[in-house]
Amino acid sequence: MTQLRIAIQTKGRLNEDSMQLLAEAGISISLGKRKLLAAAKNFPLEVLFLRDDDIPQAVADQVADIGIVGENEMLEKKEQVQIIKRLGFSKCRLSLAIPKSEDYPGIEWFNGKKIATSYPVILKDFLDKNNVKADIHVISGSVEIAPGIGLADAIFDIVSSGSTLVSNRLKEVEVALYSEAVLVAPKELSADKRAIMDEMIFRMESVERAKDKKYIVLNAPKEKIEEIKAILPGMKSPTVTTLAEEGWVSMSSVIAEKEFWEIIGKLKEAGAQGILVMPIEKMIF
Ligand SMILES: Nc1ncnc2c1ncn2[C@@H]1O[C@H](COP(=O)(O)OP(=O)(O)OP(=O)(O)O)[C@@H](O)[C@H]1O
Ligand SMILES: O=P(O)(O)OC[C@H]1O[C@H](OP(=O)(O)OP(=O)(O)O)[C@H](O)[C@@H]1O
Ligand SMILES: [Mg+2]
Repeated sequence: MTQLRIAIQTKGRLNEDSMQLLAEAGISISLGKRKLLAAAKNFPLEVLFLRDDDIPQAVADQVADIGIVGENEMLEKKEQVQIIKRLGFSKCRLSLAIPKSEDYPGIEWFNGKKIATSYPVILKDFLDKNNVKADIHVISGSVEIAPGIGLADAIFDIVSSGSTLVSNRLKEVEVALYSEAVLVAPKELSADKRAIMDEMIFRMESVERAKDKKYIVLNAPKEKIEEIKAILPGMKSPTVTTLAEEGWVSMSSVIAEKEFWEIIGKLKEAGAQGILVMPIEKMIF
């Protein structure tokens, strides 16, 4: 039987969220110690654990069929892979930063400067686009200390909260890229493997859709049905059932988390009582 092989980061920032995504899709993987390849028990999927830097090439070379990787790493490697789905975690940006004490007139500041980075390809594209000629110095880690030890004038690296920059007395002056974890696949994937991937994505999206939604149940006087219906947007229209108590109904619907407090206020005003709000695990249309 056909199996789909997905490449996931062995350890690091992407690993936990990637594994959680599979778990939420009901795919359980038995993890042996130092196992580099693990099969799912209840889904035609194999997980290949790799360093994030190696994932774009593994997918392009069909060592893995699909992969989960930071968009920044995907763009840096310039491999023949495409984004199938943006995953919404490991959000960060790739930015240029300079010593805090420097005045910054604009991007021309970087002309003739030495910039330390682990992302030379993305940096070169960005500098070319902005007509800046600088010296790119590639280092594989601890990029932020480069200016402090006299290795470079500036850096180009991942920024999230900005605290690493602050503790190295640097300031962010240009953002070249906003990145997040992405699901990647080669341009061509066989029909049976694509079907497995689509089923996995369908499950992930059912969970994702439910995340910012709540299920709401309430009691209301019969004559208020229309008024309350107008407040509850629902998936299609709210469900209305008759209660044993004469003149009362129970209504249920789905609401967005962000509209929650506003809606609750309006429902109370309209005469709703016994309001229950519950989390939703999955939503399938
Ligand atoms: N501080 C951060 N906040 C959010 N996302 C981040 C942050 N740092 C890195 N990322 C994202 O997570 C990805 C993996 O980061 P991580 O630090 O685990 O990589 P790594 O050290 O290169 O790991 P590996 O050993 O697999 O090569 C990055 O490519 C980036 O997309
Ligand atoms: O803006 P911040 O929230 O400080 O995050 C940015 C830092 O996070 C990453 O490093 P990480 O912490 O993963 O350590 P690493 O150098 O071992 O990858 C990245 O390389 C930056 O140094
Ligand atoms: Mg890496």
